[in-house]
Amino acid sequence: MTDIVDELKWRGLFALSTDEDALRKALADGPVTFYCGFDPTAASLHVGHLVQVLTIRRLQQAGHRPLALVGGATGQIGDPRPTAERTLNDPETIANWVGRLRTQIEPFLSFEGENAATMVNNLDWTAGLSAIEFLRDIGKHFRVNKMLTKESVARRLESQEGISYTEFSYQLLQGMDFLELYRRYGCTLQTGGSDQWGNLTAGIDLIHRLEPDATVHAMGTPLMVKADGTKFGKTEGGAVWLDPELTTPYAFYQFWLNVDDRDISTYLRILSFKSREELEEIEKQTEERPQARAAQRALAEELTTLVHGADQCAAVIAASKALFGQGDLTDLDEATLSAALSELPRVQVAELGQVVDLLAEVGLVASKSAARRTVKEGGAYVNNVKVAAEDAVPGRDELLHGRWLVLRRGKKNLAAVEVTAG
Ligand SMILES: N[C@@H](Cc1ccc(O)cc1)C(=O)O
Repeated sequence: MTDIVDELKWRGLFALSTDEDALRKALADGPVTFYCGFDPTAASLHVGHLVQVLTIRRLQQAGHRPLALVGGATGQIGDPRPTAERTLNDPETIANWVGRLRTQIEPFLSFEGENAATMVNNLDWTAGLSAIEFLRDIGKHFRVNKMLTKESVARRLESQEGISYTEFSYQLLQGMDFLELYRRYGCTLQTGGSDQWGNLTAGIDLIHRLEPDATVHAMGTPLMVKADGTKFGKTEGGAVWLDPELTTPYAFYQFWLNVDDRDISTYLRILSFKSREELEEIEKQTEERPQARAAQRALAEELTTLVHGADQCAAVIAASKALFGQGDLTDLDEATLSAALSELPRVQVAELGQVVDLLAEVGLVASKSAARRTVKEGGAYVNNVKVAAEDAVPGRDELLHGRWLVLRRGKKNLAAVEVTAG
């Protein structure tokens, strides 16, 4: 079997670590209990969290034992961002989000067998801690001079508003988590994004001071970057969430399908569970026929299945094929169709009028005369059927599930019409 460190390196997942040889040896010698933490800053995880969640899964599959931490305590403090202070959410909201994140993370891990995963919450060891105890037992081991050098803290010190004492204290809490998990579970490795490096080493330093015999490690995964320089994980509609109520499986699938050709092999290596041979084969196909977007399709399919299940993935693939004219729109069940259409520009009308009016109204063309031109050139479609006449009016019998029409201009531009009356 390949060495897990080599595997992580090949995938580009091993961006930073404490002593690499020591970590490699620990992982090769036997099950390592490791942890990764997630703060409840929203009701759901988003695609940016997948790197962490899937790295934990990967390490578990390699035989190691995960502790997945949801930060009921740290979520109430807020890890300082380089840009600005966070607004505090109330404790009940945070408690609710803790529950949601837990249920989101659990399906990625196995809770059976020798290296069963354990879910933990740092509120368990901080809720009963007094401020005096915290400052004496933990605070005493931190040097402010060093804390100030942490990247996000340093950036905030340069800003007009500075940083609150609350957020400045965050690294103590995360440091204490690692110590606590070392003591409770024998946890000797923490993984996290490279932006977490300061927090990861805060824990290492604290453990070294209080548990001089301990050998502990930290590993940082790369940040997901985009070739065009924009932020990963955002679309015009905002963040891409894992919760299907917040981002439909259809939109989730489309997000991966639309990954830039320049980024796709990097993302595949980081996120896919396919073997090196399989990925190299996909990379080869992509080089030969980039327009087929085999790599994007493979990643979209794998991640949609992993996050939303195989049935949802199949429905979403059917919907996107059908919308783009390679399948039958009338075959789609109502839920799948309406989820797919909710991602498109759309108008509601009480009565069906001329196609040219609908095309203009929904914004697929700039004007009614442009709409006529499109029809004349044979570039307008209603439910994948080419519109033949400039004065065509769709019939009620054409409505999908009694209320929808899918309009298309050319190959790619889609919109939906919803007929409300009747
Ligand atoms: N600080 C981490 C979350 C975290 C919280 C507590 C920990 O012990 C570890 C990690 C983040 O913002 O992503």
